[in-house]
Amino acid sequence: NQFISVVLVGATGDLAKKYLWHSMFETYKNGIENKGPYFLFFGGARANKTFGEDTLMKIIDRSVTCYNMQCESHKRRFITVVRYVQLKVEEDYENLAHQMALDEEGHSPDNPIAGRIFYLSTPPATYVKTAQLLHKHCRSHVANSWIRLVLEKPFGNDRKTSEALASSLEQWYAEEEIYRVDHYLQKPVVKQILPFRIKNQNWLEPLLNRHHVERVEIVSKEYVGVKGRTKFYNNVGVLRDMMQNHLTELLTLVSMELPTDGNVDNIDEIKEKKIALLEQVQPMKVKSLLFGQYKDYMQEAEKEGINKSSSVKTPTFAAALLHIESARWKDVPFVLVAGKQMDERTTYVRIIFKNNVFKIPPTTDNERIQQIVFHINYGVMKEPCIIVPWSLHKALWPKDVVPKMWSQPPAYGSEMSTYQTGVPGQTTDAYIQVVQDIVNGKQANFVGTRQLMSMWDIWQTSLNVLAKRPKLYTRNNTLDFTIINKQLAFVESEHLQQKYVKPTSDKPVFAQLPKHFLGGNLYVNSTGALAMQLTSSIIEISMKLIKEKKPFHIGFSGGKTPALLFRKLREIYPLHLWVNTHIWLVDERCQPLNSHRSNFNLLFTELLQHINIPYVNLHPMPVSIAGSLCTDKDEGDILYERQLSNSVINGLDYVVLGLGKDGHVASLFPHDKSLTLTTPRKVILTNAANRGDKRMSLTVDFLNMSKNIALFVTGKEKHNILNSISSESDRLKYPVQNIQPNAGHLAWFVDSAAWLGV
Ligand SMILES: O=C1O[C@H](COP(=O)(O)O)[C@@H](O)[C@H](O)[C@H]1O
Repeated sequence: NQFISVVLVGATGDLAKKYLWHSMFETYKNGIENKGPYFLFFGGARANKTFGEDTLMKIIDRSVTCYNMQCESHKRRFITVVRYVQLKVEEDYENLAHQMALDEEGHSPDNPIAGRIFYLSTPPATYVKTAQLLHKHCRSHVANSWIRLVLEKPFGNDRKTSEALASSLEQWYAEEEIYRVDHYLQKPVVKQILPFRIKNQNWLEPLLNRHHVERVEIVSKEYVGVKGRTKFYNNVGVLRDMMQNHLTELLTLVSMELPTDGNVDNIDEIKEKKIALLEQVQPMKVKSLLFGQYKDYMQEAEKEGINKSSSVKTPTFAAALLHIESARWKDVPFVLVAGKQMDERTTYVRIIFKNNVFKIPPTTDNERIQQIVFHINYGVMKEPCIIVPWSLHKALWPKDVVPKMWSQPPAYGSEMSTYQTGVPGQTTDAYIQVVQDIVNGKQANFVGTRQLMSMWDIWQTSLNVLAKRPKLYTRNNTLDFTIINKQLAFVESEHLQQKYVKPTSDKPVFAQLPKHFLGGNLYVNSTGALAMQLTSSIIEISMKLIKEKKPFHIGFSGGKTPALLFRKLREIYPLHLWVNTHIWLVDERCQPLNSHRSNFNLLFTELLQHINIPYVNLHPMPVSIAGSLCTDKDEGDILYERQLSNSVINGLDYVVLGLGKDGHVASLFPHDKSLTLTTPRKVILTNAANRGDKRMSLTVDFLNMSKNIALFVTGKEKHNILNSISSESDRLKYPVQNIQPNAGHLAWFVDSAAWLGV
């Protein structure tokens, strides 16, 4: 039955509000539920007792959220073990010591205090003084009780100040008493990197080296900016905020040597091996770094009282290329990326293997990327997980990781069915884990002094050498970069045309694709993976509707592109869905339906004849009536319009469109009068310019009523038109630019050949 006192200095600050009180409560609750350890909490801040106490109680009330009665009752008890203490001058620390002794005695007379935790969540400039006063007055006099001094980063601003802070602390605290927090080390997937490597070492260790690894990507992109925190951020920038600590830790975990006995609890050896690895990382070269600043940063900083001259060079994005000078890793690029206000939120470590890594017998799918991904946060996966392609090797999961199957669109370049994935059992958030590890004395999950110094050694030279203004960026304008001669360079681009420079050597391009294109989401992938992605998207929407007992109405356009999609659909679309699916045509050639030029014919050959769909669910366009093809007197367009009006009141649920090389969409051609219709129509007859044939087509107005529109664009020959429509706006010249759903979703599915033009 251990009994512990926690002093939280900075108890009313941001971190305390956001994470610490909630984590303290969870730790307290754990203690109650497991019959120990028990806690007393002393929340310290500069305000006087009356004001401070009131503020603290309000903060705790807001930070600790409960969803059941039992938790509410724990919360009421928790408040009784929290005291507010003013901590402003030395005398306050003497009072604190006195109060702690009294309370500890009163709370647990038969059970002396096991230890005291001093958690500093204050501006780093106050660390030395606070640590000194806590040492001087607040160490417990109970025999064998311990002290843990907890610090939040930044631990200094560079090697020198960090060393100075460490030497000050050393005067009063032993190394094993200091807990420097890096909350990334407590993230569920991060905690499993070493256990995973150990568990799979027989097959994995022989692959983790320069002969087999093409590159390692360590990426943390955040959607948020730093508004409200620019004062802090302006001093640190992205290098100190993310790279020197979190991302360097991740690099260490994937590349260090394993403990010789394969024991993940062999803390001392792990510490030494981490330091040994860090000492082999080459100091950062300025030319191996790229910086960006999001466009509104300076304005935000100015509003928060920072003058322009000091914010002009603060990087909010950086990409860094690191090398490890060891026999194992020599010349393998480790690419680290971190940024604020990016196009998505995601954190991962991705080890990409060279083409020489195969399962035996080798896979026949040459598009498959051989990789291992430690997916840490958010992004393309719904949960943090470890990803290993089946084609690489069978993965063994450490004891706290469970295998999981996913039904979701492809991720990291492949369909989910090609991967094995393992999800960590730990679901507690990082800060709860931080507090629990402090309580349990798991110091290995914190940053030791020697390790810290080696981390500064890597970044030191690059910290203050921002000669140029960082490249300005917005969420939508990408920061693609490439490696040239062991250096990083932005791939400069104004338009799509220049966006992807084909690498001159075989060096990889690290492209951060834009997420949006012409008002819709953008997905770029290899043709096969893209068709799969589109199929998954169709299945998802149809399942949703069918679960709600509604029919699913989908429209397909013609041309050759959809054939691939039809094949995927017939292979993958679950049988039961077809019964409730209605298939419409977006456009049709005025040809007999059995002509090889008929869109319906292609649909029939590639899809309909292979599936079990009721005849009444098929809606070909009436282009051939009693042998005549789209004559005015046939009124086929009016007939189809009537059919649509009877069945599809608020627009189609899903429409798959193609893009013509001239910018046409459906059978709406450049400068066609149908683009400027004044009367509302759903279906019209058009002329295919320069082709001399007549068509029937849904109108822009009706297409835009659809709830989901996918533009499926494949092939190198579509590259130029993608360029043109992204750089010039002319709705008559480029009919596709009229496709902007009124209230639905638009998505562009573009294959790499069309996107890159190669
Ligand atoms: O330490 C920091 O990390 C967060 C990102 O952490 P995450 O757990 O949300 O990935 C970052 O926003 C912050 O600027 C930095 O100081």
